[in-house]
Amino acid sequence: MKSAVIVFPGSNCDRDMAVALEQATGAKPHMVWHRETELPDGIGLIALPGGFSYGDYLRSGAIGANSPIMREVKAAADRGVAVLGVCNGFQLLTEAGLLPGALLRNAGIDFICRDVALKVASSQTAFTSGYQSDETITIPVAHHDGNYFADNDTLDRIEGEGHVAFRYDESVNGSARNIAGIVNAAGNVLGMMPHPERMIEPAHGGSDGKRLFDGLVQALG
Ligand SMILES: NC(=O)CC[C@H](N)C(=O)O
Repeated sequence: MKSAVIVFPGSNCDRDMAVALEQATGAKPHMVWHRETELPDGIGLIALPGGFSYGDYLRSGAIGANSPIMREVKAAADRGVAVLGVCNGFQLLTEAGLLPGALLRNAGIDFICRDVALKVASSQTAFTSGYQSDETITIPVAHHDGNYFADNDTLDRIEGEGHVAFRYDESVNGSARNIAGIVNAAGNVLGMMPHPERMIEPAHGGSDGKRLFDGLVQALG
């Protein structure tokens, strides 16, 4: 499968994401600079990587969400192409309106960088098909703006419709209902603050992240 990683000024997880995608898909992803106005033909999976696009100025992801390539990312998402946003990628997706809610400053203000235990809230998405529902997995986080916020009606809706993909096992950053990752209504866009691409080989301390990429590629066929 052909995949693409969108690279913004300040992305710093783009190469890790590329390694994870190459392992899972068997082909190097296309690295697409954010100022491009077209995606390569036939892309089946788009990744928005972690980092500090535009130095997190204004709000994390707010400026990058208006980069030219994001028009194409939105159009691709509307056509059903899978879009995976990790950390700053999740922030970009909420700022771009592809996912509901917002990522606020962590409740404790500090930057948090450590492994966290996550509950797989639903294995009924392409992104979580490599897991069992309610399974606990370990994936690292590294962020200062990971505190997921949405109004109560939105939270009730995304929970009720099974769009919460991952929850923190304990309060990590103040996120509403411990939400760590969500999918859109169509199920083809996932945003998550933890970094699966940082848990794909024994040297990382585990492979729970690899299971996301392998499950996703299998589900997409
Ligand atoms: N690792 C990351 O993607 C960092 C995300 C973001 N800029 C934050 O610190 O909240």
